[in-house]
Amino acid sequence: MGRLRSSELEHFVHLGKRKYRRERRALKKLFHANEHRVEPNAKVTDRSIFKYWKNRMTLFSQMQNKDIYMTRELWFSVTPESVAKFVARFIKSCLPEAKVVLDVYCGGGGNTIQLAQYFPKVYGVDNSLDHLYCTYRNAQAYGVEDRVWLKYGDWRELSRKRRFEKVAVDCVFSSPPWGGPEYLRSEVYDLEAALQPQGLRETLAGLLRVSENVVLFLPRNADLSQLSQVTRELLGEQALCKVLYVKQNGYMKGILCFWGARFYNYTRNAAETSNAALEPSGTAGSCDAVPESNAQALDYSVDG
Ligand SMILES: C[S@@+](CC[C@H](N)C(=O)[O-])C[C@H]1O[C@@H](n2cnc3c(N)ncnc32)[C@H](O)[C@@H]1O
Repeated sequence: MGRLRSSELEHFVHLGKRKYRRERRALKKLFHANEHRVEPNAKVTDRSIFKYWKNRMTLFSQMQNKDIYMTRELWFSVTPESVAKFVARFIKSCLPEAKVVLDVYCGGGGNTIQLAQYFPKVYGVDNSLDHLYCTYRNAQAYGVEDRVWLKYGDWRELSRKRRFEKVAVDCVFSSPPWGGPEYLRSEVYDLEAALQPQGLRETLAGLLRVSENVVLFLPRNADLSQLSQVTRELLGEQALCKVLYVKQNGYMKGILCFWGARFYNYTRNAAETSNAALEPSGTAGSCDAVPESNAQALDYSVDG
């Protein structure tokens, strides 16, 4: 049980306003009932999430020591901590002076929390109040809640209304819904037809309006030719997209796609040096460049 304090409500951008009365009431209820708290040692009864629950420590390493909050959907969709840490550190290596990062579709805060370890201000956006609440609670577990600002709403609407375009965002990260565990059913993942809630072109165009530095976390079987084509269409014939294949314990978790000159100009040595400087027990692993037209692919392993 716990009350939503006004200092906490402040971190839910605009929810203090009159027009969000209903949402504020719902949020207060979630805090009061301590909703969605995971009992780490109580075995889950829902068989469909058992495989994710078994690996719960890879999602949030604080699962045993601190209160972590999850919805059923989040068990399938939270970015594993080592991958989230890797991407946050990679962005930090390439954009060391960045101050403000936006996490579109922030879910349960897997990425938001790791970004907040390296950047002073991280905005998270999600259209699920329950997920925003989980992000905030999980950020508290990691002691970074003061750096996290959460905006409730449908990203398509916020993007159409150009809500974040006046904020000086240095980098946008986004892990959009892949459409459930079925994403691996087809050999090649169609980034226009399957990506939710918008296809790649619309997603990328919207994110590029907020910042020239964009990072997308996409399925490992994503169609690279679509990435190449959309990159050219939106940024010109010579534009590049850097793609990192990210493995965790030998298992390919997905691809990280980067747009922005600072990301292309990254060199392995520079990143490893700055990563090492950031945190000695590194997650960075082997890296082999396989340049392709408009999509430069690199292979990365993360431990954990
Ligand atoms: C793959 S999860 C993100 C996981 C997150 N990176 C993490 O590590 O916890 C995708 C999220 O997108 C949110 N979402 C789906 N459609 C949305 C929309 N139209 N606008 C905003 N958020 C949306 C879902 O509620 C879900 O939390």
